[in-house]
Amino acid sequence: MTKVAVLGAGSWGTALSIVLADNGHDVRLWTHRKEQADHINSTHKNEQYLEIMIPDSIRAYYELKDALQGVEVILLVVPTKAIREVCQQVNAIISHKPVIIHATKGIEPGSLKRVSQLIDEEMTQVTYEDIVVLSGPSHAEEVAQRQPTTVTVASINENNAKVAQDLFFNEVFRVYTSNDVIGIELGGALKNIIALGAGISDGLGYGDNAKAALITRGLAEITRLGTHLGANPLSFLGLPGVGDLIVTCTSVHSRNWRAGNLLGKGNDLQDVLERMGMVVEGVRTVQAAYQFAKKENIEMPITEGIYEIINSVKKPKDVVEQLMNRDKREEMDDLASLLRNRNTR
Ligand SMILES: NC(=O)C1=CN([C@@H]2O[C@H](COP(=O)(O)OP(=O)(O)OC[C@H]3O[C@@H](n4cnc5c(N)ncnc54)[C@H](O)[C@@H]3O)[C@@H](O)[C@H]2O)C=CC1
Ligand SMILES: O=C(CO)COP(=O)(O)O
Repeated sequence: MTKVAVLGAGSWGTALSIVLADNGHDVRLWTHRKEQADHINSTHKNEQYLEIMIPDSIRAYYELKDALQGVEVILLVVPTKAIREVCQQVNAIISHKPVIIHATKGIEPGSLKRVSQLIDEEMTQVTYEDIVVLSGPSHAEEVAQRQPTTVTVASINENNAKVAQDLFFNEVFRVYTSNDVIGIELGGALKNIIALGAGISDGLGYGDNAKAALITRGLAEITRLGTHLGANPLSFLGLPGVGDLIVTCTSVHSRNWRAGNLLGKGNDLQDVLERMGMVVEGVRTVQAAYQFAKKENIEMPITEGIYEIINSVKKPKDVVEQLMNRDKREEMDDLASLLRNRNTR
C-alpha cells in the first residue's frame, strides 16, 4: 500500500483517486475548498464534477499539510494555471523527496513551459528526474465507472515511470511507460486545441469529413511543433497523441469539444466558459501554442485559426474558408523532411 496525496479534487483528480483506491492505496484527496472536503467525507460524493459514489477509503482533506503527511507519491491534477501556486504551497511544507506524478494537460502562456518544467522550477525539493507525467485518452467519467482505459506514464527516470505504472495498473486501467516526457506532455496539451476546433466544426454543422481532416492535420501540427521542441515523433502516434486526439475530438464528455461546439453555434466565449463550470484547458493552451508557433516560425494554421476565433479576431466560418483555401501542397512533405532531419542530427 502506497500513501498518495492527490492534489486537485475536480473530475480527473476524483477519477484517478478511485483507480488508486481500487488498487488498495491510501488516498488523500486534497481540495482548497473546505465545504467540498466536508461534503466528500460525509456523502462520499463529488457530484459537482462526477456522478459516482466515491469509495469509503478515500479521505478528502482541506489542510494541505495533513494531506501531505508521510506521503510517498504526490499526484498533481489541478488546472495548468494553478500548478505554480500549488507547487509553492507543497514546497513550503514537505521536507522529504516524494515521486511527483502529474496528470495536467497544458502549457503556460508567456513562459511557454510544460507542466513538468513548472513543477521543477517551483519545487526545490524535487529534481526533474522525480517527475512523471500521466496522459492518454481517458475521460474521467469513464475511468470513474471502471470502463477499460489505457494511458502512458513518462519520466526521464525509468524507475519512476515504473513506480507510476505499478501504482495505477489494474484490469481496467492499462498503463504503458515511456521516457519521452516532452512528447507525452505536448501531445496531451496540444490536442485540446484541436478538440476545440472539432467542437467548433460540429457546432457549425459540418460533418465527419471535416472532423477527420481536423484530427489528421491537427496531428501533423502537433508533430511539427512537438518534434521541433525535442519530442520523439513516434509518441504522437501513441495513446497521448493520436489516441487522445480521437477521444477528445469525438466525445461529448470532452470539455474542450463541448466548449468548441457552443462557440461554433455562435455563443460568446465568456458565456461558454461560465456555462462549462470546469476547466477548458485548450483556451489557454492555444495562446501558448500560437506564441510558440510565431516565435519558432512553425506552420500551425489550425492552431492559428482557433486562436483567432478564441480572441474574436475572426468568425468560425471565415477561419474554415481560410484553412480550405491555403496554398496547394503535398500532404507529407514537411513531416517527411522532419523525420529526415531528425535522422541526420
Ligand atoms: N476531466 C478529465 O477527464 C481529464 C482532465 N485532465 C486534465 O486534468 C487537469 C484537471 O482537470 P479537471 O479535473 O477536469 O478539472 P476540473 O475543472 O474538473 O477541476 C479542477 C479542480 O482544481 C481545483 N483548483 C483550481 N484552482 C486551484 C488552486 N489554485 N488550488 C487548488 N485547487 C485548485 C478546482 O477547485 C477543481 O476542483 C486539466 O489539466 C485537464 O486537462 C486530463 C485527463 C482527463
Ligand atoms: O484529456 C481528456 C481526455 O483524455 C479530457 O479532455 P477535456 O478536458 O476536453 O474533457
